[in-house]
Amino acid sequence: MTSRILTLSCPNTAGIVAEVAARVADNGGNITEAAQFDDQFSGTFFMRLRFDIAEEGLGAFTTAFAETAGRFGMEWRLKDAARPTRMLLMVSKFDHCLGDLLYRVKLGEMNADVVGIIGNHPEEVLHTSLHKGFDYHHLPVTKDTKAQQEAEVRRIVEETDAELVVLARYMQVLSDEMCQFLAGRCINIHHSFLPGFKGARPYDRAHERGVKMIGATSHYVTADLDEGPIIYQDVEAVSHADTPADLIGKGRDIERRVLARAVHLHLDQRVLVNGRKTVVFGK
Ligand SMILES: Nc1nc2c(c(=O)[nH]1)N[C@@H](CN(C=O)c1ccc(C(=O)N[C@@H](CCC(=O)O)C(=O)O)cc1)CN2
Repeated sequence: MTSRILTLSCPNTAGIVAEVAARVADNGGNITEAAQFDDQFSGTFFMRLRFDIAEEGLGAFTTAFAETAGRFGMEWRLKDAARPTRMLLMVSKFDHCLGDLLYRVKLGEMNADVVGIIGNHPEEVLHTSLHKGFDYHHLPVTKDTKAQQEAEVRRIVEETDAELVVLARYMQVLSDEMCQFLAGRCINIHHSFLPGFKGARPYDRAHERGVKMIGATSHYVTADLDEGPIIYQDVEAVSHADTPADLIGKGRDIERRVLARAVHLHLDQRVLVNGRKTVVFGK
């Protein structure tokens, strides 16, 4: 037996769930988890299905399902639940999120293989040693060298066949072309509770504003800075006595857990993009 995760979206209409379930049952499959959402505003239907099926039934299922998908105008994806996703990590100077993700991968918490790490600073700036053993690509960048640097990033993504790129506090704005190339497979951690405090230095501005809660936001990266579809957010209470340094310290914990949760949801095929938003079939 093998376990597969099917995700799909299509214009909403009657009978979708019944047809999808029938294709699984027709080919000896057993549904182990199912969730769906009908977006009344966009008229789009979203579904995530996990099912077990015999290897020998998979081909017939895929052929039959392709016909069903065509009739409903579906966008769909079928992923082997056991196959690790090829993940490339990017970092600048602050490595708390990088270290946290690498630790979770080493613990087997993340169904991912790290195929490389790209940093725009030398690896010596990193505090963690968890990156040892992985290919670290030091790709410095300035406003004048961004095109060449991004061409190198793209080469590494293609050479490593990376399926997911994680900006683990990578503090450079990606070009429109790079965002297009990585559309739907690049996740960022922003160190504020978006849409508040977009851009750089959010903690200083939060301190200046006197907020009582700070947060972090993980989202898919788009050309519009900090505007990508949000995957996961979290917050924590702060006080008048917290200095900007205190906020940065408390923020590190929130950033770590928010990025890890967002990456975990993506790796488990639980996040579907719905225009400028997401549908998250959480567990
Ligand atoms: N196209 C996008 N690129 C990136 C995004 C994004 O949403 N879309 N998120 C950022 C991360 N980030 C906030 O979360 C962020 C990073 C960097 C900057 C910024 O202004 N950087 C300056 C350079 C700063 C430096 O050299 O230290 C710049 O690039 O000119 C703002 C927000 C990752 N990329």
